[in-house]
Amino acid sequence: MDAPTTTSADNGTSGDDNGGGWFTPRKPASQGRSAPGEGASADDTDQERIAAPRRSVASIRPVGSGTSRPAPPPPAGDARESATPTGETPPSAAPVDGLSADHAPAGHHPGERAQDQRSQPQRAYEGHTAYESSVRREERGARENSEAAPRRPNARETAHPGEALHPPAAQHPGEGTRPREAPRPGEAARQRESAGRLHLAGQPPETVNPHGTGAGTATGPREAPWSHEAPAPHGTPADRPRHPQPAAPATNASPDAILIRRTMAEIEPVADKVTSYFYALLFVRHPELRDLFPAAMDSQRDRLLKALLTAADHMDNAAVLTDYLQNLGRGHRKYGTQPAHYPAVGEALIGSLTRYATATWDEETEAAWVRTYTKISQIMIDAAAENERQAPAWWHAEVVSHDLRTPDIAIITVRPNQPYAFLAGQYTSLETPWWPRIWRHYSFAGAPRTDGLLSFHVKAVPAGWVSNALVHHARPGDVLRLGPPTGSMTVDHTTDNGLLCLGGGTGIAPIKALVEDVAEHGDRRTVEVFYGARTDYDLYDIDTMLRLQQTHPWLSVRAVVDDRAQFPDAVREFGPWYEYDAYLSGPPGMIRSGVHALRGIGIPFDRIRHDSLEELVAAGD
Ligand SMILES: NC(=O)C1=CN([C@@H]2O[C@H](COP(=O)(O)OP(=O)(O)OC[C@H]3O[C@@H](n4cnc5c(N)ncnc54)[C@H](O)[C@@H]3O)[C@@H](O)[C@H]2O)C=CC1
Repeated sequence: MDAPTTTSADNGTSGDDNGGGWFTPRKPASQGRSAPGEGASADDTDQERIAAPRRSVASIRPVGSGTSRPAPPPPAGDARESATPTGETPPSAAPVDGLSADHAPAGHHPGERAQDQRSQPQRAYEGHTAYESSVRREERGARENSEAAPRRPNARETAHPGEALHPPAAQHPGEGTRPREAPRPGEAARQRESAGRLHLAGQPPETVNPHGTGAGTATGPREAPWSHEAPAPHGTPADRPRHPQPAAPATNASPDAILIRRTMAEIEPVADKVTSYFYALLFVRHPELRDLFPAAMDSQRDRLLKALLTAADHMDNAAVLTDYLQNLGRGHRKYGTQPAHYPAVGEALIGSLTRYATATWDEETEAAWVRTYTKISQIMIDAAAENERQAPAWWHAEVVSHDLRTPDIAIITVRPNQPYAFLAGQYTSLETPWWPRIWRHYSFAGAPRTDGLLSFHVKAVPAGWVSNALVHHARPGDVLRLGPPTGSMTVDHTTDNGLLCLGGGTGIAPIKALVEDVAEHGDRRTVEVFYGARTDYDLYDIDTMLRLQQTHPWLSVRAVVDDRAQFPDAVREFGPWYEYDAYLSGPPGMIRSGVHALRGIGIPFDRIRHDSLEELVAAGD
């Protein structure tokens, strides 16, 4: 099996400009072959277009999956989650304008039933705006994270490699006088141990000022983050907009692209209604498809439509788009998506656009959307069919260890039931037995191992269905499902540039994987890791990182304790970084300010890598 990190540009199956008829993609490359247990050979007759999926995702319940234990209660709390590689969006109500169809099937599992019950009263589909653009959601998440951050006085003021860095100056009023909270159980000892090790490095103290100007290191002009670079849905390292920029039409845009962007501009203010109407249409017309989605829809309800709109918006950027859609097509295999489902989705898409883009909708526009959707679906279908020959749609993975590092962070190690190939720095999606069809992204917290085990760092976030189940409910012996690996934040082994790595919070997981990857390649490249956390307590994996530092002379680890969300600025005090490739992993706000900081010290776009929201969408979640 190949890890789907790189994909050929266009496999020649993107469809022609006339489309293949009304959302009728050409037959998949694998037609005539059947996936194990599926017998799925799509023939796009009308009947088959609306045929129920032959394999229900929900029906896959491995023995010993943990479902025998009571499901964890639905997570309570606010909606403080971010749309990030591991971010979870809390399920909530689903509004629909003029339609009242929810075809949520009866739960197959205790957790699912609980979920249904919870969402039942909300199905009036009224007065709720579920759709938020990724930008808005991200900003909200960052803001709320920042507001909710516990404030504790910093413990140290100096920094060594391997030593926690603290912003020395300009504390918030009253901050320095606030008493430190009592350590949580077991933390005091761990903290003492960590602190002791932190001083072992024995380097002369360096004062780090994350708010400083980075004197001596800043070379390039400071640019506004997310400036006018062409958006890239997937695969390119970048300081790029977090959301497609439909408002910036290229002068050489194709006629279809112009029409599509016009529609996009019109529906943007009513995006929530479009989304609701889209799913209502889909489930009213094709109730059999309801089974492919989570019982509580809002956790994922806008993702499919958003992915389609993202793709449509980038139709003129063939290479990037193809990569994005191929990933999306592969990622959808785990949902049980079949070629025959695509026409139904296309019809719902056009139906909702027709209803809400009334000012710009005409025959010509509709034809442009039909052509575009036909291309989109063909690429996804072909990629899924190709992938079917190489890899399962999902893997079962048994939890073999569950290490609760803090009250809300666990390191979970699983054993997949089949070989699972991936690259260090990639991520996957996980589904727990308690919340069927709700998938969340987690990065692999290590390079591939000879024993095939995979580890993940999971932080239980408020209202996080999957993360709370994994941290507070999962036990050894439970069986999860894994989607395919994805993501392009991998080490470029064609260069011997140093690696500058910023890992914030549980974002340290893929950074650790990158370090192990360099170690295994024996490259002896310089690797400089900045490990950011809001408090000392949150440096839950500092011991591991320091052990790696002791083992590898080319590795330097610095902990940066900063509760004011200015962690990336710490790198300005070091360097120079001209000869480094940069890797960023952590909360979206950190990525954004990290890219800004790195651009400010002269690292070009093409040497800055991080997972992006678009990649997440591309992964099919
Ligand atoms: N578990 C995993 O495998 C992975 C997790 N992630 C993401 O990493 C994040 C980890 O969350 P937490 O551990 O709660 O991190 P956190 O919110 O505690 O922040 C970690 C560090 O980032 C800094 N930071 C936070 N927001 C910032 C901003 N707007 N600007 C500058 N610096 C900022 C903080 O000061 C802190 O130093 C989540 O968003 C998760 O989705 C990313 C990749 C992999």
